[in-house]
Amino acid sequence: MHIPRTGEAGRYAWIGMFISEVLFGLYWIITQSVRWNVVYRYPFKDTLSRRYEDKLPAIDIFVCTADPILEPPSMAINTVLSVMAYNYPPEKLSVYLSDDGGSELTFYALLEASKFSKYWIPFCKKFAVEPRSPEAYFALNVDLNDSVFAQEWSSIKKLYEDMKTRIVSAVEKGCLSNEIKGQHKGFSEWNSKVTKKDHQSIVQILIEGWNPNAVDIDGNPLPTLVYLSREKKPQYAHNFKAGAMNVLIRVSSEISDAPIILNVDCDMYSNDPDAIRDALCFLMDEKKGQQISYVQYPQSYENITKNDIYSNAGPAIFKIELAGFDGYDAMPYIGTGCFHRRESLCGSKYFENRIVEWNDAKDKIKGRTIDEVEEASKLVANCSYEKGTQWGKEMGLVYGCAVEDMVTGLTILCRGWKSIYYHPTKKAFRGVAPTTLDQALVQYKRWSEGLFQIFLSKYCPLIYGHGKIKFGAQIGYCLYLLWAPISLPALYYVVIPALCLLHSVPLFPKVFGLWFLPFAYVFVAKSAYSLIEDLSCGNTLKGWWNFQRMWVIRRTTSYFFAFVDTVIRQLGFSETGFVVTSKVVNDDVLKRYEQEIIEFGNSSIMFTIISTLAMLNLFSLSWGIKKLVFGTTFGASENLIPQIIICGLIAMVNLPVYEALFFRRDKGCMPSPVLFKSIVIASMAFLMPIY
Ligand SMILES: O=c1ccn([C@@H]2O[C@H](COP(=O)(O)OP(=O)(O)O[C@H]3O[C@H](CO)[C@@H](O)[C@H](O)[C@H]3O)[C@@H](O)[C@H]2O)c(=O)[nH]1
Ligand SMILES: [Mn+2]
Repeated sequence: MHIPRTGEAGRYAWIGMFISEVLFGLYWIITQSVRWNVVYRYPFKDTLSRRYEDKLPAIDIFVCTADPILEPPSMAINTVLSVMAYNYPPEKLSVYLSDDGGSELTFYALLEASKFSKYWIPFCKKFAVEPRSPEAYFALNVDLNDSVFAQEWSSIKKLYEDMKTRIVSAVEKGCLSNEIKGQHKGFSEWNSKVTKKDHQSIVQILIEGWNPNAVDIDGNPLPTLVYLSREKKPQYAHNFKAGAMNVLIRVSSEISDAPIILNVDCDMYSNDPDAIRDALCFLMDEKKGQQISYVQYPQSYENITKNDIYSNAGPAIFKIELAGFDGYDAMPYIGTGCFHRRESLCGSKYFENRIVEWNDAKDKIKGRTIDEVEEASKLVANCSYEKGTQWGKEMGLVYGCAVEDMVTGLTILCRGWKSIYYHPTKKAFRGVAPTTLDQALVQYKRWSEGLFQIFLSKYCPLIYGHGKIKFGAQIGYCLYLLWAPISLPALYYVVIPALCLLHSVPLFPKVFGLWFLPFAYVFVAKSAYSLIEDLSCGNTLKGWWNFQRMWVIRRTTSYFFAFVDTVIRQLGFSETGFVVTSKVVNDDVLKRYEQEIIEFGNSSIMFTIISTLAMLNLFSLSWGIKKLVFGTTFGASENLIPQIIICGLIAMVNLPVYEALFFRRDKGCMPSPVLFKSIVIASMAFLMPIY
């Protein structure tokens, strides 16, 4: 009713606001779908042991790593050691480390870990040590009153620290001494021609769990341990993590071929030694287990600060939204901490009255020498193996998308399987969250880009999932798949009200009028709801406030760039990439992270956008207040008040940005070129005409 007529200032700005409001409204409906039927589960491990202790299935555990610099081998082996030490019959466990970095340093670290595991596993089991990542465990304060324990503790700690020193110094040097290379035949694979992007398949079985001689210091069997680096050739696309996982599936089927697969990222150590048993409670349930394809645990991070400055933890996502997917039997696969049924991961459809066989791991190995097994494994790890097969399409993880996990989970569900989300109070896995703003934004860009790509592809849940998964789940998926496009109304809301304020063009009804009520109601109710939800999920008030900031920043940078890049890719101009998130930081940066000071520090274009938007809103706010205070008649500027409030809120949320621009002098502050650019661009707003 109030849209300015043709020719009047602000007509198009007003129409744009209206469209943004409608889009936000529709998106809000989507957010409700995953709050409709939230489900929490509770397994009974004792029943599992009572019924199945001697029939427990074999488990293959896949750990992925991609780069010895961004993902230090010392971290990867901590994950490996933690999963080797599960409270589970070791002869039924096989651990595979996939190294997409093709690095002898990683191989060396794993070799060291294989030796250390002979001490570590018995120590963990004897004293029920937790967590079972040595690094995490030795960082704890433990009670050393018991002298037997204290003695073992300090000798193991020394073993661990010596090993770590050897690995870290090898990585620092970047190469290995001849003495080290003499320790294992496997090193001969790394000749001068091997590079990260071009090398043959490397498969080395470091512990043959089926060999009676493979025992720990107490004489108990050890889990099988395999190093794998699939073949890389420049002319073959390697499909990032999805490619690595598919090779892992095939190689493991040559060796242990366990019916259940656990997949973790190299930074996600196991924090609960009973997690396998919990997951099996769901998969082996007599009534409902048959149809369950995978059991997904939440992602938790160990390096989250109190108020979670970059909002990495996402308490509402993990506590509520994903549990809402479980309510539709359609929990997405989120890449790590997930127990899969090999059968469903490999592409088979669910049908009723299937006969589930938990085949025995050792059958496969019988009668073959270790060399034969390694050679057979190398063949299935070659680039050319997948040519003309269904791998990456109907079989294994789906290719061509940076969020291979989401799209793969969806295809599994659409083949008739169900999935489970299990969110225990004791965290089952703990990983590393990005510690700089740049890293955090790059990660969200990869995610939102991949997710939007799914929406535009043939896998769009609204079409592909039709009749195969529940309607609520179809809608629920869109909550994430539409991250990228929802950036547009958000960007609009951050820019246009400020611009119009500068030019005294009102966009909202008068504050004291009736029409203002719905706006005020939505704003207050929405904020209060999200605050209460966040607090009830364990976030702090400041953590929620930080989330509001990240909400604005993500949408105006990561999601927006993801949107632009996806459109460009759809037009065929570029290809999917996967930027690995760094898991290392220098001490200076780490210190600021721990003090919850936002890390800028470089001149990335994302930072220019963040600062420009912050400046623009600051300009508009000051101008608006001036007009309100010194304006001739109060009535004329009264209808600008809502815009002043919006600019005020955006400015408040951006306080740390102003601080980084004007006051900070540390290395993480906003570089002066960014300050300069943002002031210039924001000033141009004064000159922009409003239509
Ligand atoms: O070419 C590659 C690239 C990555 N990875 C591995 O993939 C994992 C995830 O990579 P990371 O850089 O840590 O990305 P995140 O954003 O932290 O990962 C989340 O998002 C990804 C999808 O974007 C999922 O695959 C992950 O499981 C999920 O934890 C790591 O173990 C990497 O080693 C590979 O094995 N090969
Ligand atoms: Mn990660």
